[in-house]
Amino acid sequence: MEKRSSRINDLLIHALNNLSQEEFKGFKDKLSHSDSEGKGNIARGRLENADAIDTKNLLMAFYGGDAAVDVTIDVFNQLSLREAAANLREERETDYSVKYREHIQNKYRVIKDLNSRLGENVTLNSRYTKLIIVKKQHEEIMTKRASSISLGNLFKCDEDGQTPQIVVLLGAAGIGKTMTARKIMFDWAAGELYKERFDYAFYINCREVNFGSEQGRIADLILKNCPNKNAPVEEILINPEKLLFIIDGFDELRFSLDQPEDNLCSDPCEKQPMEITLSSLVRKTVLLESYVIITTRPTALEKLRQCLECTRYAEILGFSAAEREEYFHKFFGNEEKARKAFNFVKENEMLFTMCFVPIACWIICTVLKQQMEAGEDLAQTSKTITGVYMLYLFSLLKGHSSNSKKHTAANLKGLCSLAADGIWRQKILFGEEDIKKHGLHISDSLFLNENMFQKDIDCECVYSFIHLSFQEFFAALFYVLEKEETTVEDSVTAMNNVKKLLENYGKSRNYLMLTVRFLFGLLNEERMKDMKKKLSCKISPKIKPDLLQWLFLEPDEMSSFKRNAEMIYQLEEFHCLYEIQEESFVQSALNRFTELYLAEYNFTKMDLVALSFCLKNCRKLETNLNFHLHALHALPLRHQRDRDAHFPFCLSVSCRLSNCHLTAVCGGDLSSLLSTKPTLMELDIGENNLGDSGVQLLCGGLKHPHSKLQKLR
Ligand SMILES: Nc1ncnc2c1ncn2[C@@H]1O[C@H](COP(=O)(O)OP(=O)(O)OP(=O)(O)O)[C@@H](O)[C@H]1O
Repeated sequence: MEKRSSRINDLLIHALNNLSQEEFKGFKDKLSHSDSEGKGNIARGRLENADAIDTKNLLMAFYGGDAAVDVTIDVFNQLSLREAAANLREERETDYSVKYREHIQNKYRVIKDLNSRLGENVTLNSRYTKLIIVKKQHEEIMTKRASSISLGNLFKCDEDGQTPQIVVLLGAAGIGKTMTARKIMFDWAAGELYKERFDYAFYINCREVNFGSEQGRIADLILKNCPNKNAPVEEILINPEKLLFIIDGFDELRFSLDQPEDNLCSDPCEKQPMEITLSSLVRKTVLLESYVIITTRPTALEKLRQCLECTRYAEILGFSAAEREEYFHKFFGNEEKARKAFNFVKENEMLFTMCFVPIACWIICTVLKQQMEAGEDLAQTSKTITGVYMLYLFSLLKGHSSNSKKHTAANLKGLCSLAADGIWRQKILFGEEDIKKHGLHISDSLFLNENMFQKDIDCECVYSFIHLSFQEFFAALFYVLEKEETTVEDSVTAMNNVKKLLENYGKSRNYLMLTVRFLFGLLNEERMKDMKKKLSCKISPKIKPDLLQWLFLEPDEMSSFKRNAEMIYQLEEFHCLYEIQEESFVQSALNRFTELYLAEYNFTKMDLVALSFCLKNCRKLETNLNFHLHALHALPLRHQRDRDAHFPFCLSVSCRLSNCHLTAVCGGDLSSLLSTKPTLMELDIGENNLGDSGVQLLCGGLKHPHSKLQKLR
């Protein structure tokens, strides 16, 4: 504040000193007569002998900071001192951007840990860890091998000199899209990112848009970011090419941006239904020269692509191994504890892999920290994402042991029914009414965050799950928890049917993805036992046949998605099967596969782990001739860990590994593959750089008595 008031002092002095003697005299005279702010005027006698400094002091004392500048501009205009008025306005405007930056820095400086209590905050920079982000060309989003890109280069022009105006930032659930959006806001405000490029950056949260007023202007979206409603919006809008809008969580939007062309608006100050306002911004009928970043989960990408033109896509892939370690150090803030936790996780391949997703990393660190504090053994681990969420659930509930198991179970059921109700209706924010309807008490719901929203002039208190993925977890739990005769959820029967849930997932493949994945995970025998033992909640496996039946539906029967989308879908199915970790179930589900086409695609490590697990259980593939895997193209086969994950694919008779970046060290792996996979008849390793030593190693395998290879290319 002090900084600001001293800045205003300087501005006024500068403006008054620039007047000629005559002009200054006229200014004081006019000032003593004008009633600019409806506050009356400064007494003539006080102004008569005042010099520039005295006059400035009188202005500041009488009108106060910002208003003093307004009055001065007004008086300049009345005296036709247009240049002086324009200069002062311009200087003040620059000043506003300074004020705005300060405000944004304060707003984004701290983050709340998902389970933090009141006042427990960490600073963004002390926790933020670099994420791997890769650039993708518009037409080949899923197919081309991508190169990494920094946040600073998101708008850098491409090889043919084109600068993208819209950048879509894709990423799976919990991979760090919101965190990245906040980091961009903070770094921009701190002058460390896009300093010359953007004068203003605005953050638009789709979750809040869903909840907010139904009608609004672009100007309102801007004002929502500003410290108060007096922001000079018109001036801000003068240079649209200097504006950046970050639209966070497109996948959460309840409406479509695919509005008819004719309905779109061109005036940022025109009030329209929110879907029109946002569509107009994204489709560039308004503020044509402005820049936009849109974050979304990949599941909503098709929907987004339908309404975007000429855009750059970048995907957040999570933490590299080194960054995972860095995260642990940042999280624990204690060298020894961080090292202990990290070493433990590194020993467990699955946990370590899972930590590439920041939210999983956060959950694992949180659970380990609690275990360490309680002096417990760190051996309690899990290798599926559902398992990790359950660990977190248990660890949070353990801290609340004062509540009886019965109370906890009842609370959990309420939470699950609230979550499912929300998922069903694509609702993320809940009012107190909703909470009560599901038999919950706000005071003892550990998994809900309280959000304050300004709705018109009233403040409204609403609740959301600590992260969307937790809502998805609890929604899945809703479908598998054994129900008693008279529980609250019986009143919300419309959503009770798991077949309907799966049917809807088939249709949209969108917002239900993680819920369905958790559904499979919860049906794992171990998980069911844990739920019973730790929370006295019984999970019923009776929906298993429904899940199996659903898996047998071909994607084509469900909707007409393009090839890439089909593959994502199939991959998703493998993730579901990985979660359940039950061999007999997985084998029955995969019985239908005799051939698998996995086009060039950037698989994540988790994709590979899931694929590998499923292919091991794919009986028919082993005896059939048609398995060609084109997918390894995109995989860097550089680390032992990666190679272990890849080679179980080669169960089939024919395996194609051409152009897979295989190097000399891979020769050894290929050799052991040949000696351990007697089914392998054909191997294509063309367009790789195995070198002499790699080929020598390979020859060792070819000579092995178990090798039945007949064709090598
Ligand atoms: N770069 C990062 N550094 C440190 N922690 C991170 C980072 N990114 C994400 N996290 C952690 O992971 C959590 C989830 O991240 P975030 O909310 O950004 O995910 P998201 O991609 O927006 O997920 P969703 O699609 O489900 O909304 C954060 O609350 C934070 O704890």
